[in-house]
Amino acid sequence: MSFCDAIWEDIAPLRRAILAHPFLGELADGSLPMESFRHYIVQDSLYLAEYARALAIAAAKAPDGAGRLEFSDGAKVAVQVEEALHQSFFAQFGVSADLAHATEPTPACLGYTSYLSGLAATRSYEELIAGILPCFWVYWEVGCDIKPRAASPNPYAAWIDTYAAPAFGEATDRVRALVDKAAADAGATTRAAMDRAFRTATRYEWMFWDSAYRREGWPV
Ligand SMILES: Cc1ncc(CO)c(N)n1
Repeated sequence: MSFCDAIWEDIAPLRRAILAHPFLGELADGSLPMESFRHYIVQDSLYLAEYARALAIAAAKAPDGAGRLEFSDGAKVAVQVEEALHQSFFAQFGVSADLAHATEPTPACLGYTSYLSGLAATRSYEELIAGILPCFWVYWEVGCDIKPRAASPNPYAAWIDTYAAPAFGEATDRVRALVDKAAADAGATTRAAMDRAFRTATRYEWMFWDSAYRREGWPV
């Protein structure tokens, strides 16, 4: 079994918790309150800006051309998606440029992005890309899970289609192959650190949706 297949199996309970989260159930049937989606999408644009930085650092750290190409391309796409969110979803859901600029990251968003920045700053390439992978893989699984049960029409159809798109699945496969290669070349200590980074980032994925569902802000 490949390293990625094994860690994917290990986090099966986390994945089940994600797929069962009411944010995603309501997004699929179209009943998710617009205010919750607005909260999510503004936070996601803040997230993607920071995620792009983590990808760019992964590109800089990559030991081979395949990694440099994949992560620099990923950094570019994350910035493009962030801009597309501004243009399409922000317009559709009535998020003004002023609101987007004035919004601070929530604890869940800042926790996730700071965690990835920390991996990028002080940890190995192997650990960093293991922390980067759930962003791809979890969304691909969510997209594929939701698409067949999504109501039609659905105000969130464009979001669902983005993450159920074959191109997103292909990008996930390529990043997975890079993580498998890094794990195959690494020792047991590094592999254990990769396992932890993958699990931690997946937990933050759950927290990100949960935080939007509860429209969480800072307690003080
Ligand atoms: C929080 C989060 N994780 C993953 C993705 C997928 O790109 C996203 N847009 N946002």
